[in-house]
Amino acid sequence: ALYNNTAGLVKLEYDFVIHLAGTAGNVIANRLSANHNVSVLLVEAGVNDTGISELQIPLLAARNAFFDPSLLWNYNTTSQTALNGRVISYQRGRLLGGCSSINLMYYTRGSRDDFNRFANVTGDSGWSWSSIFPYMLKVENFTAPVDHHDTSGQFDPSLHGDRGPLLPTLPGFPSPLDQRLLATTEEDSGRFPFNLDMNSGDTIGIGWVQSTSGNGVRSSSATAYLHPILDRPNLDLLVDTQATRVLQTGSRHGIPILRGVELANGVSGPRVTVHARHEVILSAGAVNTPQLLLLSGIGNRHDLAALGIPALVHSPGVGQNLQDHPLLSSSWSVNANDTLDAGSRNATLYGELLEQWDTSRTGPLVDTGGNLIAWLRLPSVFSGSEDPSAGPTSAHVELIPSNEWNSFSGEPMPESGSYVSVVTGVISPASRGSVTLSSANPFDPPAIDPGLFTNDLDVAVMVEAIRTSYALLATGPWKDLAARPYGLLADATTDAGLAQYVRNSTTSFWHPTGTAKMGTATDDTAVLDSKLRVKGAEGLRVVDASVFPFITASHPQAPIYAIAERAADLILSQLYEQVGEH
Ligand SMILES: Cc1cc2nc3c(=O)[nH]c(=O)nc-3n(C[C@H](O)[C@H](O)[C@H](O)COP(=O)(O)OP(=O)(O)OC[C@H]3O[C@@H](n4cnc5c(N)ncnc54)[C@H](O)[C@@H]3O)c2cc1C
Repeated sequence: ALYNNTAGLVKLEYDFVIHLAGTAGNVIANRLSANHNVSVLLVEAGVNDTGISELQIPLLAARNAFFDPSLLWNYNTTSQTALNGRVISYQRGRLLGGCSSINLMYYTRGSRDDFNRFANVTGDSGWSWSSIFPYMLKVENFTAPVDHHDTSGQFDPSLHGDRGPLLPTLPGFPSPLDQRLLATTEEDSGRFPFNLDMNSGDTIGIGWVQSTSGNGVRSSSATAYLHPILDRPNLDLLVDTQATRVLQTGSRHGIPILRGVELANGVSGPRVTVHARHEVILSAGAVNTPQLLLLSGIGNRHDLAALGIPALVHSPGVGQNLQDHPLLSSSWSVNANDTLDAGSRNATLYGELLEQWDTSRTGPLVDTGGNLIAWLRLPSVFSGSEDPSAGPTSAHVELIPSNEWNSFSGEPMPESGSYVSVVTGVISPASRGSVTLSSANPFDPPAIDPGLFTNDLDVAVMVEAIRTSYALLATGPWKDLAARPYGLLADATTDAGLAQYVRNSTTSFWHPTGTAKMGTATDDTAVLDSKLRVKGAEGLRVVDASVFPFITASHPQAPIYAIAERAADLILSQLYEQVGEH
């Protein structure tokens, strides 16, 4: 049943209480409630995502990621010293599906080395690439692109699932940049090799983008995992309701049992407590999960004491180890008349594209922008320093070329001209940040410090990524465009100038991870054990982007889906063990 107020809840005890209904939470809710003997309550602070058409149109999402504050947490960072003191927007989805309902839909699993490093640092081979791969298949029903073009040579079908809920696909509308990028892989295969499938475990090279936009429409964890099962009688969903704390419900051998959750509809609304007979599963994402843990008294006891929060579990790693990918979009003015800029400036043309999407789910709006992308290693940057990447199958940088002017740092769109842009991302960052409480009030935003560029190595990598973009645009297949740097990039003509440009214009890729990391029993900085249970407590597990010990060299949603699928198996096998014992 669906409720939008705690007052509507008929019962206050379930087998599992999952907060919250974001990317990972919906996977867990789906897999647990598939057993009709298991009752599940799913709680979400935000609204129902159904009927919001702007969210469903892939290219529109890419352009208007922040179009509606009522669907977002509207967070900002603390002042970022290494970004010359700038405060940057740090958006998170506040609706069913969480960030998977507002993200840009790139679907990249990360590398073999990323997951093997997970296995190494947790001592749990269940996180290795070969162990997690079956879960990657379980997530997917790989879908033909909407234009039904011949996809041979664009991906490796043997690496993809065909029975899962999520609908990844290949680009469904050609871009003039496609042939240029493919020709570059032939002309300079040493620097820009072709990669048939960047989701094979070896990410390096230029290859076709896979995105969660099957049939021309966003496929999110809400559309794929939640809406199809909302009629299950053993699943209740409570929207518009914020979890404010996890509560202690008992103790065993001095270890707190945490099977209560306090909920509220608004700051002054009454607090209602729900109980889980087996477990509470926290899936609030890498910003809100550490906030909730800290509000519940799980964190560094000294910091908690300063805010008057009694410590239940001393866990100094909560909120630490925040890792994110810095993102920068640079544009070049080009001699071309087939870029998307004309469509963006011309309301009539844009209206026609919308109508095409509306009637047939075809046309340029079915893709997220950038049909082929590059994942590259830049080993020269690390001579003499430790390489932060997981290994040779993990990239240092990502390049997303797109056929239009593009900015994520608030620059206004130029009134005329045609442009090509390249988004560059530092994909194996060395910098670390944190999420801490700004107050003990659950309705106050946490203090988010992603620490972007606090390690100078990341600046050097971003500068090298821009040089690589220049090099790409200078290869033979791009020569006729005569690309000229535009805007602030044009003024950055020296090494120092490029470093300043990078610090002045970089923002976040919206990929926070690692703030409640899993690890070994002896690692005091690990908040969770390798089965994702909160160390030092009973009855509480975390399943979302916070659990990553290291950020993957990828966009994070695909790894999160796979991690959540494995977590569901871990939860169920523990449940069956317990039930068997009784
Ligand atoms: C603009 C943007 C673009 C992105 N683009 C991509 C991309 O192209 N590809 C990619 O792979 N990744 C992308 N990402 C990142 C990716 O979407 C996220 O990393 C991922 O979805 C996070 O999943 P999660 O389960 O950890 O958290 P979320 O999906 O954020 O889920 C957390 C849920 O918990 C809810 N919640 C939080 N606190 C509370 C509370 N106290 N009470 C009740 N509910 C609460 C939230 O409202 C949310 O629904 C993007 C993210 C953003 C914001």
